[in-house]
Amino acid sequence: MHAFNLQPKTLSLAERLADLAVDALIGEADLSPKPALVDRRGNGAHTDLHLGLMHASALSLWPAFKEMAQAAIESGEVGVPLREAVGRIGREGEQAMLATTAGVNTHRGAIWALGLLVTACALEPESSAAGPIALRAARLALIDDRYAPRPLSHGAQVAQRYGARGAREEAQLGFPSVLQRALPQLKRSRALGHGEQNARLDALLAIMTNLADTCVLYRAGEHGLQTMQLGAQAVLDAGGSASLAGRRRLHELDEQLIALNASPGGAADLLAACLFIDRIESGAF
Ligand SMILES: CC(C)(COP(=O)(O)OP(=O)(O)OC[C@H]1O[C@@H](n2cnc3c(N)ncnc32)[C@H](O)[C@@H]1O)[C@@H](O)C(=O)NCCC(=O)NCCS
Ligand SMILES: Nc1ncnc2c1ncn2[C@@H]1O[C@H](COP(=O)(O)OP(=O)(O)OP(=O)(O)O)[C@@H](O)[C@H]1O
Repeated sequence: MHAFNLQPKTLSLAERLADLAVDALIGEADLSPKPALVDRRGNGAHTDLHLGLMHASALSLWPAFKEMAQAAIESGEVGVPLREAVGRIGREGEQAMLATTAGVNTHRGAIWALGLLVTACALEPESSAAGPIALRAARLALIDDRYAPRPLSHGAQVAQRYGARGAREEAQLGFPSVLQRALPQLKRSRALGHGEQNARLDALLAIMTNLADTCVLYRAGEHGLQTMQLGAQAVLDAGGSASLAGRRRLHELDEQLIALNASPGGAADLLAACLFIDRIESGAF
C-alpha cells in the first residue's frame, strides 16, 4: 500500500468555481501590456502594488469564492438570505485580502463582481450561458444588504461628485461591459487569429472605451476618464493589440494614463469577470 494517495482529488462544484475565479484573477494580472495597470512589466500607475502581491491576493480569495458558491448551493435561490450571506463572506474575503497585502486594496472590485458571478453559477450549475448567469448576478446585486457598512469609499465620493455609480451599478445592470463589449470583442479578436493575449487585451480595451471607471475618476477626474475611453477606442480603431499601429497607440495610452495617475482598476476587474464567464461558457465546470 502507498503512503500517499496519488489519485487526483475530485473537486466539488464550489471548489471548481473558486479555482476558475482565482484563475481569472491571475490571468488578468499576468496579461501584458495593460495600460497603467499592474502586469508582468511593472506596476503601471500604482506605487503600492506589484505582480506578486496581485497573485498572493488572488489566492487569498479562494476560500471566500468557495464559501459563496456553497452558500448558493445550500440556499438554492436568489433572495435576501443569500444576498446577506454573500455580503458577509465578501467582507471576510476583503479582510483576508487586506491581511495578505498588508492593507493594500488589490481586489475589492473583483471580490464584488466575481463573487456575484460565482454565486450565480452555483445556483444553476447546469446552465452555462452568460446571459442568464449575469441576470441572476444582477438580481442578487439589486437586493439590499442591511449589514453592509456604508463607508465614504472612493466610489461613494466619485458618485457624489460625478454621479457615476460604478461597480454596484455595473452589476445591477447585468454586467453590460462584459456581455456587450468584452466577450464579443474577445471572440472577434480570437476569430481573426490575433492570439489569445492580444484578444484579451482587446477585450480590456473594449471595456475601457465606455466604462465610467470610478478608480480613474477618483484619481484623474473627467479628463482622465475621457483620455482612457478615447485612447482605448483609438487602439481598437487602429487594428487592435495585434497590429503594429494598434500597439503604438496602446503604448501611447499607457504613457498618457500613467502621467495622469489614471489606473483603470474597474476595467481590470471586469476583464477578470469576462475571463471567468468565457471559461464557464466553454464548459470548464
Ligand atoms: C460594491 C462594492 C464594490 C463597493 O463599491 P464602491 O464604489 O463603494 O467602492 P470602491 O471605491 O472601493 O470601488 C470598488 C472597486 O470597483 C471597481 N470599479 C470601479 N468602477 C467600476 C465600474 N464602473 N464597474 C465595475 N467595477 C468598477 C474598482 O476596482 C474599485 O476598486 C463592494 O465592495 C461592496 O459593496 N462591498 C460591501 C460588502 C459586500 O456586500 N460584498 C459583497 C461581495 S459579493
Ligand atoms: N492588474 C491590476 N492592476 C491594478 N489594479 C487592478 C488590477 N486588477 C484589478 N485592479 C483593481 O483596481 C483597484 C485598485 O485601484 P486603486 O489603487 O484606485 O484602489 P484604491 O486603493 O481604492 O485607491 P488608491 O490606491 O488611489 O488609494 C483594485 O480594487 C482592484 O480591484
